[in-house]
Amino acid sequence: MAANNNSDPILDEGGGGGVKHEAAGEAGEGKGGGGGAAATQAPAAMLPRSGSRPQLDLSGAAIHGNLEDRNPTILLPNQSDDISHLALDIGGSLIKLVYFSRHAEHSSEDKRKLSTKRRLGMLNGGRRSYPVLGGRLHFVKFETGKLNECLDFISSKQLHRGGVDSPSWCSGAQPDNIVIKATGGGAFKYADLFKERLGVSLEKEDEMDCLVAGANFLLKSIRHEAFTHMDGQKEYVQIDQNDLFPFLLVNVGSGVSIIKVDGHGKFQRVSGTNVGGGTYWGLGRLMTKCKSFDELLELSQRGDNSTIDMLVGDIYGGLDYSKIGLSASTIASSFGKTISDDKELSDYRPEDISLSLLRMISYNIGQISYLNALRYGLKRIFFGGFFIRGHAYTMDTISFAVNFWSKGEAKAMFLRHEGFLGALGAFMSYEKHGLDDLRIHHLVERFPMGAPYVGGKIHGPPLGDLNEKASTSTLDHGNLNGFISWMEKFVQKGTQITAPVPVGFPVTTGMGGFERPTAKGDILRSDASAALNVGVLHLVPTLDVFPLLEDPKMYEPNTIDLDLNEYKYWFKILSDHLPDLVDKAVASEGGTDDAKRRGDAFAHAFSAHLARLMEEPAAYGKFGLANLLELREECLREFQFVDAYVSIKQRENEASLAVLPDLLMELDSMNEEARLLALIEGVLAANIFDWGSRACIDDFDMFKKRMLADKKGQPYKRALLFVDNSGADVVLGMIPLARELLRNGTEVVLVANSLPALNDVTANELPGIVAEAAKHCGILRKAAEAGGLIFDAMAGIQDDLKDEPVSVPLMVVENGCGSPCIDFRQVSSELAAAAKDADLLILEGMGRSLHTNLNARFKCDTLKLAMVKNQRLAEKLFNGNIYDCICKFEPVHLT
Ligand SMILES: Nc1ncnc2c1ncn2[C@@H]1O[C@H](COP(=O)(O)OP(=O)(O)OP(=O)(O)O)[C@@H](O)[C@H]1O
Ligand SMILES: CC(C)(CO)[C@@H](O)C(=O)NCCC(=O)O
Ligand SMILES: [Mn+2]
Repeated sequence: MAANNNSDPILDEGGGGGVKHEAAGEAGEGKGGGGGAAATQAPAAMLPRSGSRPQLDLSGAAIHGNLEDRNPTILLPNQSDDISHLALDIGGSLIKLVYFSRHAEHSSEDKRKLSTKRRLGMLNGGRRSYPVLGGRLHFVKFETGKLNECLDFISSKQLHRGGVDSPSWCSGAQPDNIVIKATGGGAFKYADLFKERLGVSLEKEDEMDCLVAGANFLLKSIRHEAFTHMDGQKEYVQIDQNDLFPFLLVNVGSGVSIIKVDGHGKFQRVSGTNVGGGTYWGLGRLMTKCKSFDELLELSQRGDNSTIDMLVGDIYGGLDYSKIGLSASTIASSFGKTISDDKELSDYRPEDISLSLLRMISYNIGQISYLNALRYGLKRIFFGGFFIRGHAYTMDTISFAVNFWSKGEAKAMFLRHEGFLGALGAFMSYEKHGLDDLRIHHLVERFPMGAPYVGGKIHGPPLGDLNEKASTSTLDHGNLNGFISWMEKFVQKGTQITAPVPVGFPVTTGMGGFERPTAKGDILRSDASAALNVGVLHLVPTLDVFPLLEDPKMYEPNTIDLDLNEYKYWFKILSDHLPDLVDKAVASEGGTDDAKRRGDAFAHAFSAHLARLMEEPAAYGKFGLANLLELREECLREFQFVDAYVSIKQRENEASLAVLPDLLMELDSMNEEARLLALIEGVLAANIFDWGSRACIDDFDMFKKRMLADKKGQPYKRALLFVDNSGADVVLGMIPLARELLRNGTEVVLVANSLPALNDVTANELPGIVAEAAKHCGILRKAAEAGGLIFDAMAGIQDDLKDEPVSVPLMVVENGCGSPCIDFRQVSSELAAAAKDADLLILEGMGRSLHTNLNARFKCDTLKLAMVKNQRLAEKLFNGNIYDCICKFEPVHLT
């Protein structure tokens, strides 16, 4: 097939049609007929990641009316209406707000879905109930001193009434009856003000209860929440749920609370200290005239504390006091030097003052924490509270203190959602939504640029939440103006975000000594970009762990760890490809001015993400290539690009469908063995043996043996085929392979993306393509009818055949992803249900079988098919070459 310049260089599979299928390319130039259904299919509606579908309480759900109706009503008797959407932690310094947003209904349960679900036993008997509502959790903070900004924010988004987009069930609530959970001292102090300004009552939750509940939730449910920070190195720690308790929780807010946690709801506040974040910020402000906390922190990065602190060396004439283990550079007395001089405050550099203060307080907190850990024999200390502020030097200092005093016995750990423990805990105290029931696989964290930034500053009126707008499929012009002005702001912010940021790697000088941080720049990451550390948590109760994973605990989707070199490589590829992607995206939306502006904003946003990750690869938790590629897709969606490849996909489908009949005829003229080889080669989109390219993994013979054994009466019962690209890939590769399996009596489930990603075919598009293909093939037609994929064609079929499938079914299910890769820890419940009876998996394409899952092991026979379209990967994984192929068959029972 002619090389396809529309394909993506990252997972470039668009170019492959296979030598055998060369005609596809030619057909594409001229004919293009016959692809009707697929070609005219409307672009998939903005179908948010499966999880973003309306997340309702489905317990007791029942179809009301005729199942075969176009959109039968589904009754949800247990859907509760009084879902609260907001919880607050009003502290001495900052107000933390956690709020929940739901989505309007986008995807109706169409016939295909209903019939698939029925077939998979998901409607009758297999009924699932999701105690948790799906949606998104957002994290925002404000300065307590600017409470009005917080009230304005809540009011502008109508968060106290369930959000601006809330359906009628919410707006009907009488303001007088609205109750919001709140914790922290401000829940008491400002209760009247909330009543006055918003008409809501604050329901007070105990602060310590909330801190503990929040910490436990994060440690249980967020994959990369906790990390250590030593000598400038951040390392995520995977906490074993069975080995979490007891631990010490140290919340460094204005003041410091120290809590021994023994279990869920089991804890004791064992100590505290009044020397905390408020002390640093308060004293610092008085002494340096700084206008903001960040400014003060920034100053410290350029400070030299030896001008202020009295060091051991100052006392011992430059010598170490080695007998008791103190080096000359150890601080003997914080601020001790300022006593002997007759200097004024103004004679000291604000930078030095800030650093001395920061070290004094961080060491002190580290030391008191260690002493409490020692007192109760605890090995792990988690530090939270906004004093930490993700600041490398602060964390290093605390870690150093804990390590130093405990002689390496105890470990300081930090939490990504450091400041939101209390607010999260308050949110969880709402009884109805049962956040407790969420499992790690129900949560997907996203890092949208449009997330309300974490920070006290609101510039101008609060920005509408882009994410919520992005989920409306049609552009509403009322929203558009707001959207564009938001983008203008973004472009400005984006520039700040990409500005150089210091990475202060402190150098230790032996015992207890810390040299001053070697700041490489002088700007602390702005609050807006720091927001990128904490994404928006998507609650997706419909996600499941793929039941056929051999060992979900040990499963790691990414094949290669992204070290800094890998990052550099991928960043270059992604950046180089960006202009082309933007062109496609803009074209996909008609090339309008609006689309161009959004295209620019997308490019800016994605570049900012890349820059951020380049500078701190661990910024978003442990990030693999799969995450990086998904981030790009999410970023496109955030800027309302529903499907950048839509027309390219349609063109390629048409062209491929036009040559399908010839291909099927040719295949049918072959004997079984030859046909199987041709089919696999077709999928691999290259002739493994004639093309000069090797098969670096070639288990074809083993697969053939198993497949031909089918004839002896042991066909696979159900095969799940994970499809990849539109066009030749699916039409001339996977569909013919599916047909062969169907012919052997194997049920086939085509598993496709829930949301568009590159030129991947989606579960929405696939039935149209299959219907079109079925026009030329009886096997496909009968199977598609049996699988409920074709309805119209049924008209011509005799009534008595209607309920009695003459073929095993061909079905389509969505995988729950909107990425070129797949993480089997989080798939759609539909796919999980389909997997129950499957005994063969076929993973196709680089994204799903190479970049991810190459080493994944499953409980049933698995065939992984991919052509390696990346020289570097080929070398790294197989010592091979670009265009090598893998045909990796992993039977569960080796014969
Ligand atoms: N933008 C900011 N403005 C003010 N303080 C900040 C900011 N960012 C970080 N801080 C630090 O975080 C501290 C507040 O942390 P946090 O929000 O966890 O505590 P709090 O809940 O306000 O206080 P407490 O729990 O003692 O009532 C401040 O004292 C300051 O040291
Ligand atoms: C008073 C609280 C609990 C308010 O969050 C906090 O600021 C704190 O723990 N302060 C330290 C008080 C003490 O010395 O124990
Ligand atoms: Mn607090």
